[in-house]
Amino acid sequence: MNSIGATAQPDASGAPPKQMPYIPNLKLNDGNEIPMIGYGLGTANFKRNDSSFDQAIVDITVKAIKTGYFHLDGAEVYGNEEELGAAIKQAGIPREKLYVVTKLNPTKKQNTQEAFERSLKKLGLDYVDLYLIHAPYMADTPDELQTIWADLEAIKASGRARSIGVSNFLQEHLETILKTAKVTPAINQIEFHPYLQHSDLLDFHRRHRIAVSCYAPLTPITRQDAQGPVPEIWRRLATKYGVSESEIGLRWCIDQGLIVLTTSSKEDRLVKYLSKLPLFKLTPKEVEEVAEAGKTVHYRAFWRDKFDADDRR
Ligand SMILES: NC(=O)C1=CN([C@@H]2O[C@H](COP(=O)(O)OP(=O)(O)OC[C@H]3O[C@@H](n4cnc5c(N)ncnc54)[C@H](OP(=O)(O)O)[C@@H]3O)[C@@H](O)[C@H]2O)C=CC1
Ligand SMILES: O=CCc1c[nH]c2ccccc12
Repeated sequence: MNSIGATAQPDASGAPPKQMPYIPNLKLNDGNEIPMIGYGLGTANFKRNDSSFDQAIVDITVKAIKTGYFHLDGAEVYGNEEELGAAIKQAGIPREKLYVVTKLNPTKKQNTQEAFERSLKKLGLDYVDLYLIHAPYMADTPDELQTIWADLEAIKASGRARSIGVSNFLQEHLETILKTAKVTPAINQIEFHPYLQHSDLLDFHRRHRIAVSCYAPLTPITRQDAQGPVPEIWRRLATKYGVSESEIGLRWCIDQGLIVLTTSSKEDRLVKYLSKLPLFKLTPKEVEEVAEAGKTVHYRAFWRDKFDADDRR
């Protein structure tokens, strides 16, 4: 698979123009590669209790793919796998150039193999690049979580998911599945931004060579109630590098070796991310400055009902 496209649209084969700068893919612990920036279908474009096909989701996703977002982050619970599948077909980029992610629905008990088959069918694909357990809370006991992980291992062994991983796992959940795992998760997809840095969890990931995919990376500027010192630093760095604050926020994840997921309703923003992000890099001192300032505030945007207000894990 090619690295993510940069300052121009990909050519007809889906390959980014060779002379353009790009963000290299990240190599996972199973040898597969993942584009370090992904386009999420879970926030702006998920469907609430509405089963009718939504062409608007297809249209914006086709635009994102044609802009060069080849890493597409979906999930069964977002209710838009059919739209994602239609967008993949319509965009006309060869399947092997894309990196398609979906996740096991955390809100209902179901047979994992059957749920996975349904996802593949809705997506119109014969394999996904990454299949995730959406959240550990779907299991009532450690045994149950280990069983679900074994189901994912069987799916990987069948070749229908090239990589398998988890999402929203804390260290205790990872330790639970690692006790019986034959395959270490390739990725843990977690909320990650300056106001939620998860104390020791990143170290644990490094020790086990589990890559981190960051969702809600722009929280300091997208959430009214996430007040703190970070936007001012992002603004200063944005001026220094001639980019937007959002681009500083995304780069802050990438410059720590982390994959980053974002979305936008604005085509212009999506285009700029791909053209600007490969052109600059934060210094280690700047990464540290944002991290230190971020640690003075604690804010969680998702899955709040699972945590006490001051729980920073
Ligand atoms: N595994 C899980 O449990 C979860 C996974 N995810 C995944 O991660 C993806 C990304 O998460 P998301 O929270 O959307 O990511 P971001 O933190 O990147 O937020 C994206 C939003 O930021 C807005 N934005 C960008 N720049 C600015 C700015 N300067 N000022 C104000 N708003 C701005 C965009 O709005 P605009 O449209 O105006 O550009 C867009 O709606 C999801 O789509 C989903 O796929 C998300 C949550 C949970
Ligand atoms: O994955 C993101 C958070 C989330 C959890 N459940 C739902 C349902 C619909 C959209 C997003 C989410």
